[in-house]
Amino acid sequence: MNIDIKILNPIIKDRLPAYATTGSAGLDLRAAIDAPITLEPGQTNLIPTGLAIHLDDANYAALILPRSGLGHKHGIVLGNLVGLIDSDYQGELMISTWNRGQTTFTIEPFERIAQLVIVPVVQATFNLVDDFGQSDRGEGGFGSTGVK
Ligand SMILES: O=c1ccn([C@H]2C[C@H](O)[C@@H](COP(=O)(O)OP(=O)(O)OP(=O)(O)O)O2)c(=O)[nH]1
Ligand SMILES: [Mg+2]
Repeated sequence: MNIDIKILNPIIKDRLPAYATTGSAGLDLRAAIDAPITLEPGQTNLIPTGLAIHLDDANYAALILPRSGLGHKHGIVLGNLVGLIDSDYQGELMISTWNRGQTTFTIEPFERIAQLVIVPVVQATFNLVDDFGQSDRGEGGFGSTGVK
């Protein structure tokens, strides 16, 4: 899939998102900042990527996800847990960076702080009914099938 991308901040022009390996699902997103940003424990900061994409097809979306190394080792995850990029969004890709850990973390300029995954989307319509056809599960949920 070929996606239109715009460079909004020239400092990022030589570091466009790229797949780290041939099998990667995520494109690493870098912090388009010109000085380090310190995140105290519990603090959230909206970090710009300097980039905009236009998916331009309602059958696709992009998800911003944490990087496992940063999230697991340093507690650096996303303030919105997952970022959803609509196919008609043309603004800057922003990363809500949350230090959920116990120690101060410094984001360096151009650091890869999150990853972007392009996913297929189904836009649903609704068929209003009074009753559903019976299913195996019915209304059971939230542990109804047990743990063992
Ligand atoms: O981590 C994120 C999440 C969202 N967005 C952008 C792209 C997305 O298409 C737009 C709106 O996001 P969302 O629909 O999740 O936010 P909202 O709070 O519902 O805002 P809106 O009323 O603009 O839809 O913001 C980002 O840049 N980064
Ligand atoms: Mg929305």
